[in-house]
Amino acid sequence: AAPAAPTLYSQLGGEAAIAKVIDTFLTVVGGDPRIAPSFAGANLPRLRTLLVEQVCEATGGPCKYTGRDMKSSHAGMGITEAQFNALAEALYTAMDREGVPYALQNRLMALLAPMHRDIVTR
Ligand code: HEM
Repeated sequence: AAPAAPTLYSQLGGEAAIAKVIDTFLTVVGGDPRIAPSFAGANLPRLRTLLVEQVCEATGGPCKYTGRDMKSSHAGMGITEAQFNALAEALYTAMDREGVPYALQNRLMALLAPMHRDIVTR
């Protein structure tokens, strides 16, 4: 049999590398006036943990996401298309800063983009 294809998780460099991307992402979000205000009341340490779990699991890593589903956790926030796009841009910026190759950036984004339908509510 052909050897198993490497997971996106392992190509990204595993959990430590993903955690660095998430830390940088949260820094970029905090500096972006289009989206920073939305996170003013957020529990950032908890959010960090959940984002690392979510990306780790979605990319085929050994983690289990323990947070709420995307629909209930973003309900009532009135998130716009523009805010969603700003957040995606922040993730690209963070991945650039952490040296993630562009092809891998797009593969991760392709996994997260479908969550759009549960997150954008206006
Ligand atoms: C693909 C896009 C997104 C992903 C993958 C994502 C992921 C997550 C995750 C995993 C959580 C934690 C769920 C939980 O509390 O159990 C969360 C919470 C949250 N998200 Fe998102 N999110 C996205 C887009 C956005 C956007 C566009 C905004 C606003 C501009 C936003 C604002 C928030 C806020 C404020 C929380 C709650 C934090 C707290 O209450 O502590 N998210 N998100």
